[in-house]
Amino acid sequence: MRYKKVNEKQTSNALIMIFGATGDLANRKLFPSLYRLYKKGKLANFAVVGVGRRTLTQEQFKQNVVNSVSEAIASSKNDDLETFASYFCYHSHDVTDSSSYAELKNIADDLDVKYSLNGNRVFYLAMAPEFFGPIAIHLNQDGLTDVKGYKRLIIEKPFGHDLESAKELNEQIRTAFSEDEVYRIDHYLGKAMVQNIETIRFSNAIFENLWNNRYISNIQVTSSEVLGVEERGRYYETSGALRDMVQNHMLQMVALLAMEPPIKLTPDEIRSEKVKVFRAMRPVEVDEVDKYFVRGQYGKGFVEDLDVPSYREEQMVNPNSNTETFVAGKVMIDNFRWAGVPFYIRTGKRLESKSTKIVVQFKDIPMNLYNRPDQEITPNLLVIHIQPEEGITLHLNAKKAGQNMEATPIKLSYANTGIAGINTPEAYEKLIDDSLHGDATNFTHWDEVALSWSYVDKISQAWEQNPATQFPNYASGTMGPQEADELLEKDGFFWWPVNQFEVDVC
Ligand SMILES: NC(=O)C1=CN([C@@H]2O[C@H](COP(=O)(O)OP(=O)(O)OC[C@H]3O[C@@H](n4cnc5c(N)ncnc54)[C@H](OP(=O)(O)O)[C@@H]3O)[C@@H](O)[C@H]2O)C=CC1
Ligand SMILES: O=C1O[C@H](COP(=O)(O)O)[C@@H](O)[C@H](O)[C@H]1O
Repeated sequence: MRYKKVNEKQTSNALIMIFGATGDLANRKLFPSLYRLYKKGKLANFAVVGVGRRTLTQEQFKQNVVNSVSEAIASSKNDDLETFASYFCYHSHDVTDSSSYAELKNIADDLDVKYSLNGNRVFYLAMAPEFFGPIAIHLNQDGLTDVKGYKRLIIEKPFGHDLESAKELNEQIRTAFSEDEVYRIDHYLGKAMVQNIETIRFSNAIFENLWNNRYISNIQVTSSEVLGVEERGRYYETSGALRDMVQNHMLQMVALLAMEPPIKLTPDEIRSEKVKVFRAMRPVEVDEVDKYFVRGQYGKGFVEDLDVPSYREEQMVNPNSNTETFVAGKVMIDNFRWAGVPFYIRTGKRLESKSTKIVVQFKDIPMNLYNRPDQEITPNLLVIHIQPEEGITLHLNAKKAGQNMEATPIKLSYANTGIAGINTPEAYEKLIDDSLHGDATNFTHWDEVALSWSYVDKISQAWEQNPATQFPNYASGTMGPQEADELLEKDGFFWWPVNQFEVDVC
């Protein structure tokens, strides 16, 4: 069997315990995603225990759930929201207080019986990362993981700050959960078009044959944001774009683009191919970081008709901060398929547009009969639109209409949302659903996390040793510093302008 097999039965019965249930992530993403699953009948028998520090009555908590879903999903068909919220209960609990886990266990055991949940438990850690290890240890020590059904841990990013801290965290969670019970969230892996990378590659003869260094000249992965750091200055100061976006989302997309076809579409086989890509990434040594990576920090500027302050003026940010809000890099994968093909990555805050796109640039054909002295033929491009629009565009050349022998660029477009007129599920909805099915394909395995940290650690070490002297070096509302363009110009390439690539919606 070449497709992945999921155990449908496991979806229906589970107690979901959310640590951080009064926080932003739970309210903006988790409750609405659970509601969508509930609406689709994917949560038959379930109960949710929300854990937070503040004191709330059961009614107040249920009302929070109702409010957060109503805010996220405006629909007149939400008349079952009160019933949905009745499956939720709240427990005020300081996770650093060892004595209160016993009470949490009693609540979980009672709900298990009340809703016939067969002892299946999913623990979702939607809290600051310093609590991840201690919570996992307590869940084990205080018997919450001592269940007759399955137990799973969903853990948010960041998974550590560097390789060493990630190892320490991993050891702590492994005291309570085995690797196959740990679901490390990378929400990009839940995005429909990120999941589509494998389908586009492995189900189309026209692409798979060309997917190598003989036909591809370079691949560009851009994830640009318009938003600044918002209220997350405290976290972001210790993270920066390298740890916040590159170590996880950007390198994961590179791994999916570069991996060999797995022998089956199972989590183990896919992961094993991704791991090989991470192992083949050419390490960037501390003294050569400038050759491969560029960092930037936004200054003030003009974004979407508004004047916005510089990063250094944001709340909870050091006025002399050396933290990067932009990274561009050239990732080389030293293996047979990719030798010599640069994978350029670029991500940043306060850029010109919100856009995540992958541009695969094919090599020019050896002698193009349609090249003219005044105009060269544009290369073939495959653009994968991840967000905000979802789709694929293939840029080709065809004969210009009329009496001539000239070629003109044309494009073939497919829009994911334009076809059925429906929006694809939000990433968190799909990932929660997968974790309830026991499908770890779109979660990151420890080996991938460890290898991506070791790749990124050298870059952050180099940047810590040599603070940036030119920060801020790009104005808000632009596409980052000039050096990011130079990184490609040195190789004879340029960034394809992602904000101009639109997918035509029919
Ligand atoms: N928000 C987002 O969009 C994203 C968040 N993440 C990650 O998700 C995690 C949560 O983020 P977010 O929701 O934004 O954080 P918030 O600061 O909004 O929420 C933190 C939550 O943790 C609870 N909490 C804090 N300390 C304790 C404690 N000692 N005992 C019990 N509960 C405690 C808070 O409860 P109370 O307020 O009642 O004290 C609150 O429910 C982080 O790891 C973050 O990196 C990842 C991607 C996106
Ligand atoms: O993980 C993160 O991702 C968001 C960007 O996610 P997207 O789905 O909106 O592209 C980023 O803003 C945030 O800083 C980071 O922690």
